Amino acid sequence: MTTLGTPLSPSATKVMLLGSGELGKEVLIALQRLGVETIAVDRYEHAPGQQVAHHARTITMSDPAQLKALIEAERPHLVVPEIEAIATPMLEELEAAGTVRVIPTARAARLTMDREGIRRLAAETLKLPTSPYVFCDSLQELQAAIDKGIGYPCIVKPVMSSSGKGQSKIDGPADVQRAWDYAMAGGRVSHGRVIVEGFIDFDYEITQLTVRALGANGQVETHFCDPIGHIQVSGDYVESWQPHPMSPVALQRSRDIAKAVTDNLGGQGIFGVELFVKGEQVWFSEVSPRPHDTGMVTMITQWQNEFELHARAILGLPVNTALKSPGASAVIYGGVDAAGIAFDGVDEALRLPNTELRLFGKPESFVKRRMGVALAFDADVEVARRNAKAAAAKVRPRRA
Ligand SMILES: Nc1ncnc2c1ncn2[C@@H]1O[C@H](COP(=O)(O)OP(=O)(O)OP(=O)(O)O)[C@@H](O)[C@H]1O
Ligand SMILES: NCC(=O)N[C@@H]1O[C@H](COP(=O)([O-])[O-])[C@@H](O)[C@H]1O
Ligand SMILES: [Mg+2]
Repeated sequence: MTTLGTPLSPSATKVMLLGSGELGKEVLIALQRLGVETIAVDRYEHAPGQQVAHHARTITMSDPAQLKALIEAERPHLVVPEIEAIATPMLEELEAAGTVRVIPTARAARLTMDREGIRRLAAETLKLPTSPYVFCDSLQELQAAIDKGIGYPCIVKPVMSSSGKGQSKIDGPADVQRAWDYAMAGGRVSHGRVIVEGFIDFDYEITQLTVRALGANGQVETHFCDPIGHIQVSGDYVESWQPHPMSPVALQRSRDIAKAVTDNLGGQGIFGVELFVKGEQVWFSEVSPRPHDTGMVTMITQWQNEFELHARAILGLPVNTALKSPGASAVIYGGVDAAGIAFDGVDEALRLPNTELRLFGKPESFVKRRMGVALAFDADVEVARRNAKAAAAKVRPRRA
């Protein structure tokens, strides 16, 4: 049985988000709607989620001492990682000591914190199909890995990074040094290690949102959302849509892979399983044990969006992953390096049929920082894609 309390009272059910960007902000809103007391943590002040939570805390989440002190001071019932770059071994310690429950589990947070833990689990332990890969600690090792089997083209990524930061494609020997230097500059936490992956020439890629939630009998059940198609530019998502049409075999293989990975990671919550598909072949790429950026489309396509599904699943509540309407999302980048920017054209964007906007409220804009997203629904997913992209293009960020 799940019992929820009253926020800001001794009965409160308290949840702490570690990371409070655009994804955390929506999880916090979903939790608020259930009367949960929320604590939004991030590395900088006025992060999007901090603007909607009961409490805002700013710490270096990769510092184990700061993380421990904060969790012990706040004593949340649940700790919900929202980014990778967290001192996850400390979360494991606190979970083992019974101080806190980590979503989905502290082990899942640690394994997905960098690319090595999750890739070795998927490819070597679970024997799932992935791109060929080698981990390298120097330019020399990178060149040797390419020469000895990975070949060209290939992709280099810092082991700890997300949203494509530090990621680049190598087409031939002339690109190797540049890719190494770019990876060294782009990791989220300074770390001299990269993964080099053979390039998969996929037809399309999807995110298979997978929810582990309690059924009426108290056992964890796995639920799948409709597949989300997306387009990435420089390793960062720019457009997504749902549902993405798939052959029955490719869909079944995708779900089998998603089930295998999420069963192993365990716990309760939503996972974004990233897959590459060519014909009926499916490769596992990576998994977020939390809502996924491409899944922002579910804010317009599902009865319960991915953030509500996460909130419900972690609280032990039932979920419904049904589609409400096909739809699409398109990213709005900052376009300028400036603080406190203004957005022109919001009215023009919202005049396009069946559109909505989310402006995240990030205090500072960078040229390639995601500042908002346009959403559109339509019975025809291609129409929704056109309208979402058109709406995103109408929003013009500028220096205020
Ligand atoms: N081995 C590969 N072959 C072909 N394309 C790839 C490969 N690895 C990555 N990509 C492309 O780059 C994108 C980003 O890669 P990946 O998901 O590993 O990066 P990320 O930084 O973790 O991104 P995010 O945090 O947004 O999920 C993929 O969605 C895919 O489009
Ligand atoms: N692909 C992972 C992802 O999309 N994560 C989302 O981006 C935020 C960081 O944004 P920032 O870099 O602009 O601060 C994170 O807090 C999370 O919401
Ligand atoms: Mg990814």
